[in-house]
Amino acid sequence: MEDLVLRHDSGHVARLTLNDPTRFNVLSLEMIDALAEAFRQIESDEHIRAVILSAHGKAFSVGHDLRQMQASRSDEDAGRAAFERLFSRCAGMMQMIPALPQPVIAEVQGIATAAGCQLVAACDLAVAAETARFGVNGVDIGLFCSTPMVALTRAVPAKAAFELLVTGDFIDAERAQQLGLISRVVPAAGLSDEAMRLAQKIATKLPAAVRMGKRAFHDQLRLGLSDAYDSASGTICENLMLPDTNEGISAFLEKRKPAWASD
Ligand SMILES: C/C=C/C(=O)SCCNC(=O)CCNC(=O)[C@H](O)C(C)(C)COP(=O)(O)OP(=O)(O)OC[C@H]1O[C@@H](n2cnc3c(N)ncnc32)[C@H](O)[C@@H]1OP(=O)(O)O
Repeated sequence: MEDLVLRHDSGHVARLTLNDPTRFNVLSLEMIDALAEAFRQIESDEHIRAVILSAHGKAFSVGHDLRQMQASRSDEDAGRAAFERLFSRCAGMMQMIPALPQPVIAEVQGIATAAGCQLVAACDLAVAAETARFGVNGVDIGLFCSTPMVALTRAVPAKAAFELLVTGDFIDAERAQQLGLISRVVPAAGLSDEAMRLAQKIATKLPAAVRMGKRAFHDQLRLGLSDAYDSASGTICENLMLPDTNEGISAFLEKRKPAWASD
């Protein structure tokens, strides 16, 4: 059987690709575990400075595998245990994304719905083809998508999130960008290049500053205003003490390009 998640490194950028195109990249338990394993390997890979999460085929992902879920239901007790395992493993995998030291860019070429949309929302950045579509349409089959809701409400305004959740309507890439679910929209033919350009740009920045910055970004989102400033102040002091940041500031003042010692 082919790997469900492919990894291809290009310089300091790791591209992960969901590779179950004939099943529209369903987030089956196996796909969730394969993604979690890929994230675990990247987490400890000091060489990697940015990650692209892309997908093969027509859909980015159509969410959890309804066939697998339906099969689990057949035994009521075992079914509930299987659902608990699925959602617990999925929540763990989704939370690995903000916890990764490297920024993760979703590259969305087609439909991203339900848990597939959750995956996009959980990424730090997202680039989409003009033809991509986004939705959380579980409600159409009687399933309010409460777990996708968690990432969605952290990515888009509450009323927009609730409308998607409660209507099951799909939105196009332009609307998804207006809402902040994705950060860039490009013609389909240029999608991979655009995601790579963005990843490579991030990879040229001081890696320690990006790692610290990503951690600080997510930490402060969980805090009240005063605690957020305390947390951010701690990070910026730590950042300023880095020798490479000293070099960055000196290089600016001396009108030259910085030469990072850690490069
Ligand atoms: C908390 C819960 C979270 C969740 O993630 S639960 C899962 C929620 N997901 C959904 O409800 C999405 C269901 N799928 C759809 O609504 C539609 O599909 C799409 C709008 C995504 C695409 O529509 P179209 O382009 O017309 O394709 P098509 O003919 O409906 O589907 C193609 C094949 O893909 C299978 N499929 C689609 N989604 C799923 C899924 N989530 N789990 C398992 N199979 C799925 C279909 O059955 C079919 O298969 P075949 O070609 O054999 O007839």
